[in-house]
Amino acid sequence: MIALTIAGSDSGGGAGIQADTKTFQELGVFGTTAITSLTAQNTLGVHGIFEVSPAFLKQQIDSVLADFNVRAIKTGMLYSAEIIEAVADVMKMQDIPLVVDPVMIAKGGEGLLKEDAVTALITKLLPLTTICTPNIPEAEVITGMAINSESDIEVAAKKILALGVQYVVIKGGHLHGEFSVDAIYWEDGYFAMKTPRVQTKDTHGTGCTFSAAITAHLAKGLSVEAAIIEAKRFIQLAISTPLSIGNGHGPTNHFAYKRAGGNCEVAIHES
Ligand SMILES: Nc1ncnc2c1ncn2[C@@H]1O[C@H](COP(=O)(O)OP(=O)(O)OP(=O)(O)O)[C@@H](O)[C@H]1O
Ligand SMILES: Cc1ncc(CO)c(N)n1
Repeated sequence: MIALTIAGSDSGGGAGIQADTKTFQELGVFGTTAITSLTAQNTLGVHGIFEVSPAFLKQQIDSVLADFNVRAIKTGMLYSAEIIEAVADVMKMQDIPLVVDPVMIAKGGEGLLKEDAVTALITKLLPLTTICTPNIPEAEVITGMAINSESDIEVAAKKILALGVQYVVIKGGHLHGEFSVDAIYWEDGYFAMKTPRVQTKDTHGTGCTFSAAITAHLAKGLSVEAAIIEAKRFIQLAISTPLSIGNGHGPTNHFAYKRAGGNCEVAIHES
Protein backbone atom coordinates (compact mmCIF):
# COMPACT_ATOMS: atom_id res chain seq x y z
CA MET A 1 0.00 0.00 0.00
CA ILE A 2 1.41 3.35 -1.09
CA ALA A 3 0.23 6.89 -0.32
CA LEU A 4 1.50 10.32 -1.43
CA THR A 5 1.52 13.50 0.61
CA ILE A 6 1.85 16.88 -1.10
CA ALA A 7 2.65 19.29 1.74
CA GLY A 8 5.16 21.55 3.46
CA SER A 9 8.12 20.38 5.52
CA ASP A 10 8.05 21.12 9.28
CA SER A 11 11.62 21.08 10.59
CA GLY A 12 10.13 20.51 14.07
CA GLY A 13 8.76 17.15 12.93
CA GLY A 14 5.25 17.43 14.39
CA ALA A 15 3.25 18.70 11.42
CA GLY A 16 3.48 18.77 7.62
CA ILE A 17 5.34 16.14 5.61
CA GLN A 18 6.98 14.75 8.75
CA ALA A 19 3.65 14.14 10.54
CA ASP A 20 2.25 12.59 7.38
CA THR A 21 5.06 10.12 6.74
CA LYS A 22 5.24 9.11 10.42
CA THR A 23 1.50 8.45 10.37
CA PHE A 24 1.71 6.47 7.11
CA GLN A 25 4.53 4.37 8.55
CA GLU A 26 2.71 3.64 11.81
CA LEU A 27 -0.29 2.49 9.78
CA GLY A 28 1.75 0.17 7.57
CA VAL A 29 1.57 2.34 4.46
CA PHE A 30 4.61 3.24 2.34
CA GLY A 31 4.82 7.04 2.25
CA THR A 32 5.94 9.08 -0.74
CA THR A 33 6.23 12.87 -0.75
CA ALA A 34 6.09 15.99 -2.90
CA ILE A 35 7.26 19.02 -0.93
CA THR A 36 5.57 22.39 -1.61
CA SER A 37 7.68 24.48 0.74
CA LEU A 38 10.20 24.23 3.54
CA THR A 39 9.42 25.82 6.87
CA ALA A 40 11.96 26.66 9.55
CA GLN A 41 9.66 25.73 12.40
CA ASN A 42 9.54 24.39 15.93
CA THR A 43 6.89 24.10 18.63
CA LEU A 44 7.19 27.86 19.26
CA GLY A 45 6.31 28.98 15.76
CA VAL A 46 7.13 29.27 12.05
CA HIS A 47 10.35 31.25 11.66
CA GLY A 48 10.75 31.14 7.90
CA ILE A 49 9.20 29.77 4.70
CA PHE A 50 11.10 28.79 1.54
CA GLU A 51 8.88 28.11 -1.47
CA VAL A 52 9.51 25.36 -3.99
CA SER A 53 8.73 26.34 -7.58
CA PRO A 54 5.44 24.98 -8.97
CA ALA A 55 7.38 23.32 -11.84
CA PHE A 56 9.65 21.46 -9.41
CA LEU A 57 6.69 20.44 -7.26
CA LYS A 58 5.04 18.99 -10.36
CA GLN A 59 8.26 17.14 -11.20
CA GLN A 60 8.16 15.50 -7.75
CA ILE A 61 4.52 14.45 -8.12
CA ASP A 62 5.05 13.18 -11.67
CA SER A 63 8.12 11.17 -10.57
CA VAL A 64 6.14 9.45 -7.83
CA LEU A 65 3.03 8.76 -9.88
CA ALA A 66 5.04 7.48 -12.87
CA ASP A 67 6.65 4.75 -10.79
CA PHE A 68 4.35 3.79 -7.90
CA ASN A 69 0.85 2.44 -7.60
CA VAL A 70 -0.34 5.26 -5.34
CA ARG A 71 -3.68 4.38 -3.73
CA ALA A 72 -4.47 7.69 -1.99
CA ILE A 73 -3.12 11.25 -2.01
CA LYS A 74 -3.35 14.04 0.55
CA THR A 75 -2.52 17.72 0.42
CA GLY A 76 -1.46 19.88 3.36
CA MET A 77 0.28 23.28 3.23
CA LEU A 78 0.07 24.45 -0.40
CA TYR A 79 0.96 28.10 0.24
CA SER A 80 0.34 29.78 -3.14
CA ALA A 81 -2.20 29.89 -5.97
CA GLU A 82 0.50 28.71 -8.40
CA ILE A 83 1.21 25.61 -6.30
CA ILE A 84 -2.52 24.85 -6.02
CA GLU A 85 -2.87 25.15 -9.80
CA ALA A 86 0.06 22.76 -10.33
CA VAL A 87 -1.52 20.19 -7.99
CA ALA A 88 -4.94 20.57 -9.63
CA ASP A 89 -3.40 20.12 -13.10
CA VAL A 90 -2.02 16.73 -12.04
CA MET A 91 -5.07 15.65 -10.04
CA LYS A 92 -7.53 16.24 -12.84
CA MET A 93 -5.70 13.60 -14.89
CA GLN A 94 -5.94 11.03 -12.03
CA ASP A 95 -8.59 8.86 -10.50
CA ILE A 96 -6.89 8.48 -7.10
CA PRO A 97 -8.84 9.47 -3.94
CA LEU A 98 -7.72 12.92 -2.79
CA VAL A 99 -7.83 14.16 0.82
CA VAL A 100 -7.46 17.95 1.07
CA ASP A 101 -6.57 19.40 4.47
CA PRO A 102 -7.05 23.10 3.65
CA VAL A 103 -4.19 24.30 5.87
CA MET A 104 -4.29 28.09 6.29
CA ILE A 105 -2.82 29.21 9.61
CA ALA A 106 -0.34 27.55 12.01
CA LYS A 107 -1.23 27.22 15.73
CA GLY A 108 1.09 30.18 16.39
CA GLY A 109 -0.90 32.38 13.98
CA GLU A 110 1.53 32.38 11.00
CA GLY A 111 -0.05 32.24 7.53
CA LEU A 112 0.56 28.97 5.63
CA LEU A 113 -1.70 29.88 2.69
CA LYS A 114 -1.44 33.27 0.99
CA GLU A 115 -4.72 35.22 1.06
CA ASP A 116 -4.93 35.37 -2.73
CA ALA A 117 -4.62 31.56 -2.92
CA VAL A 118 -8.02 30.90 -1.31
CA THR A 119 -9.86 31.41 -4.62
CA ALA A 120 -7.62 28.86 -6.36
CA LEU A 121 -8.24 26.39 -3.54
CA ILE A 122 -12.00 26.82 -3.88
CA THR A 123 -12.26 26.86 -7.67
CA LYS A 124 -9.42 24.54 -8.75
CA LEU A 125 -8.79 21.97 -6.01
CA LEU A 126 -12.02 21.47 -4.06
CA PRO A 127 -13.95 20.26 -7.15
CA LEU A 128 -11.39 17.40 -7.39
CA THR A 129 -11.55 16.51 -3.69
CA THR A 130 -12.82 13.26 -2.22
CA ILE A 131 -12.55 14.33 1.46
CA CYS A 132 -11.94 17.88 2.69
CA THR A 133 -11.04 18.34 6.38
CA PRO A 134 -11.36 22.01 7.41
CA ASN A 135 -11.20 23.17 11.02
CA ILE A 136 -13.81 25.79 11.96
CA PRO A 137 -11.76 28.89 10.96
CA GLU A 138 -10.88 27.25 7.61
CA ALA A 139 -14.54 26.36 6.97
CA GLU A 140 -15.39 30.01 7.70
CA VAL A 141 -12.88 31.25 5.12
CA ILE A 142 -14.01 28.75 2.47
CA THR A 143 -17.72 29.54 2.93
CA GLY A 144 -17.48 33.24 3.85
CA MET A 145 -19.83 32.67 6.81
CA ALA A 146 -19.38 32.78 10.59
CA ILE A 147 -19.79 29.42 12.36
CA ASN A 148 -21.15 29.70 15.88
CA SER A 149 -23.53 26.77 16.25
CA GLU A 150 -24.27 23.21 15.13
CA SER A 151 -26.73 24.49 12.56
CA ASP A 152 -24.04 26.84 11.19
CA ILE A 153 -21.77 23.79 10.82
CA GLU A 154 -24.45 22.03 8.77
CA VAL A 155 -25.00 25.06 6.51
CA ALA A 156 -21.22 25.47 6.02
CA ALA A 157 -20.78 21.76 5.28
CA LYS A 158 -23.48 21.88 2.61
CA LYS A 159 -21.86 24.94 1.03
CA ILE A 160 -18.54 23.08 0.87
CA LEU A 161 -20.19 20.02 -0.70
CA ALA A 162 -21.74 22.37 -3.29
CA LEU A 163 -18.18 23.34 -4.34
CA GLY A 164 -17.66 19.77 -5.59
CA VAL A 165 -16.22 18.06 -2.50
CA GLN A 166 -17.57 14.52 -1.99
CA TYR A 167 -17.19 14.34 1.81
CA VAL A 168 -16.49 17.15 4.25
CA VAL A 169 -15.22 16.66 7.80
CA ILE A 170 -15.64 19.83 9.86
CA LYS A 171 -13.28 19.37 12.80
CA GLY A 172 -14.23 20.60 16.22
CA GLY A 173 -10.75 20.88 17.72
CA HIS A 174 -11.09 24.68 17.93
CA LEU A 175 -14.41 24.60 19.80
CA HIS A 176 -14.73 24.28 23.57
CA GLY A 177 -16.56 21.81 25.75
CA GLU A 178 -16.14 18.39 27.23
CA PHE A 179 -15.90 16.61 23.88
CA SER A 180 -14.05 17.17 20.61
CA VAL A 181 -16.70 16.57 17.96
CA ASP A 182 -16.11 16.28 14.20
CA ALA A 183 -19.07 16.45 11.80
CA ILE A 184 -19.04 14.49 8.53
CA TYR A 185 -21.40 15.33 5.68
CA TRP A 186 -21.81 13.94 2.17
CA GLU A 187 -24.55 14.24 -0.43
CA ASP A 188 -27.03 12.04 1.33
CA GLY A 189 -25.56 11.32 4.72
CA TYR A 190 -24.19 12.64 7.99
CA PHE A 191 -22.55 11.42 11.16
CA ALA A 192 -20.63 12.98 14.03
CA MET A 193 -17.65 11.51 15.91
CA LYS A 194 -17.19 12.38 19.55
CA THR A 195 -14.21 11.79 21.86
CA PRO A 196 -13.27 13.38 25.21
CA ARG A 197 -11.46 16.70 24.73
CA VAL A 198 -7.90 16.38 26.07
CA GLN A 199 -6.68 19.32 28.17
CA THR A 200 -3.27 19.89 26.59
CA LYS A 201 -1.34 22.54 24.72
CA ASP A 202 0.41 19.83 22.68
CA THR A 203 -1.77 19.97 19.58
CA HIS A 204 0.82 20.92 16.95
CA GLY A 205 0.02 19.03 13.75
CA THR A 206 -3.28 17.50 14.85
CA GLY A 207 -4.93 18.34 11.52
CA CYS A 208 -2.01 16.99 9.46
CA THR A 209 -1.90 13.78 11.46
CA PHE A 210 -5.68 13.24 11.27
CA SER A 211 -5.84 13.78 7.48
CA ALA A 212 -2.75 11.59 6.96
CA ALA A 213 -4.40 8.80 8.94
CA ILE A 214 -7.53 9.10 6.75
CA THR A 215 -5.31 8.90 3.65
CA ALA A 216 -3.40 5.86 4.94
CA HIS A 217 -6.62 4.00 5.71
CA LEU A 218 -8.00 4.83 2.26
CA ALA A 219 -4.76 3.48 0.75
CA LYS A 220 -5.34 0.28 2.73
CA GLY A 221 -8.76 -0.07 1.12
CA LEU A 222 -11.08 1.06 3.92
CA SER A 223 -14.30 2.82 2.93
CA VAL A 224 -14.34 6.60 3.33
CA GLU A 225 -16.48 6.39 6.46
CA ALA A 226 -14.37 3.65 8.10
CA ALA A 227 -11.15 5.53 7.22
CA ILE A 228 -12.43 8.70 8.91
CA ILE A 229 -13.47 6.85 12.10
CA GLU A 230 -10.17 4.97 12.31
CA ALA A 231 -8.30 8.26 11.83
CA LYS A 232 -10.23 9.75 14.75
CA ARG A 233 -8.92 6.85 16.89
CA PHE A 234 -5.38 7.60 15.67
CA ILE A 235 -5.54 11.32 16.52
CA GLN A 236 -7.32 10.81 19.86
CA LEU A 237 -4.60 8.38 21.01
CA ALA A 238 -1.88 10.69 19.62
CA ILE A 239 -3.25 13.69 21.56
CA SER A 240 -4.02 11.85 24.79
CA THR A 241 -0.65 10.06 25.11
CA PRO A 242 1.78 12.84 26.05
CA LEU A 243 5.25 13.13 24.50
CA SER A 244 5.94 16.45 26.24
CA ILE A 245 8.70 17.68 23.94
CA GLY A 246 9.47 21.23 22.85
CA ASN A 247 8.73 24.45 24.73
CA GLY A 248 5.59 25.58 22.90
CA HIS A 249 2.69 23.70 21.32
CA GLY A 250 4.31 20.26 21.33
CA PRO A 251 3.70 17.55 18.73
CA THR A 252 1.25 14.69 19.14
CA ASN A 253 2.39 11.14 19.78
CA HIS A 254 2.49 9.25 16.48
CA PHE A 255 3.56 6.02 18.25
CA ALA A 256 0.44 5.81 20.41
CA TYR A 257 -2.10 4.20 18.04
CA LYS A 258 0.08 1.24 17.15
CA ARG A 259 1.18 0.73 20.74
CA ALA A 260 -2.48 0.73 21.85
CA GLY A 261 -3.43 -1.67 19.05
CA GLY A 262 -5.81 1.03 17.78
CA ASN A 263 -7.88 0.57 20.90
CA CYS A 264 -9.83 3.80 21.42
CA GLU A 265 -13.50 4.50 21.85
CA VAL A 266 -15.15 6.89 19.39
CA ALA A 267 -18.85 7.65 19.86
CA ILE A 268 -20.78 7.89 16.59
CA HIS A 269 -24.02 9.89 16.29
CA GLU A 270 -26.07 9.60 13.13
CA SER A 271 -28.76 12.17 13.81
N1 LIG B 1 -7.80 18.89 22.69
C1 LIG B 1 -8.27 17.94 21.89
N2 LIG B 1 -8.75 16.79 22.38
C2 LIG B 1 -9.23 15.81 21.59
N3 LIG B 1 -9.28 15.92 20.24
C3 LIG B 1 -8.80 17.04 19.68
C4 LIG B 1 -8.27 18.11 20.45
N4 LIG B 1 -7.85 19.10 19.60
C5 LIG B 1 -8.09 18.65 18.36
N5 LIG B 1 -8.68 17.42 18.38
C6 LIG B 1 -9.05 16.58 17.23
O1 LIG B 1 -7.94 16.58 16.36
C7 LIG B 1 -8.36 16.54 15.00
C8 LIG B 1 -7.79 17.76 14.28
O2 LIG B 1 -8.58 18.88 14.63
P1 LIG B 1 -8.09 20.39 14.72
O3 LIG B 1 -9.34 21.21 14.72
O4 LIG B 1 -7.14 20.55 15.86
O5 LIG B 1 -7.28 20.51 13.38
P2 LIG B 1 -6.38 21.68 12.85
O6 LIG B 1 -6.72 22.95 13.54
O7 LIG B 1 -6.51 21.63 11.38
O8 LIG B 1 -4.93 21.24 13.28
P3 LIG B 1 -3.49 21.90 12.85
O9 LIG B 1 -2.85 22.40 14.08
O10 LIG B 1 -2.71 20.76 12.28
O11 LIG B 1 -3.77 22.97 11.86
C9 LIG B 1 -9.89 16.51 15.06
O12 LIG B 1 -10.32 15.17 15.01
C10 LIG B 1 -10.21 17.14 16.41
O13 LIG B 1 -11.46 16.75 16.92
C1 LIG C 1 4.48 22.56 7.23
C2 LIG C 1 3.25 22.69 8.04
N1 LIG C 1 2.11 22.20 7.54
C3 LIG C 1 0.95 22.30 8.26
C4 LIG C 1 0.95 22.90 9.51
C5 LIG C 1 -0.35 23.03 10.29
O1 LIG C 1 -0.32 22.32 11.43
C6 LIG C 1 2.19 23.40 10.01
N2 LIG C 1 2.27 24.01 11.22
N3 LIG C 1 3.31 23.28 9.25
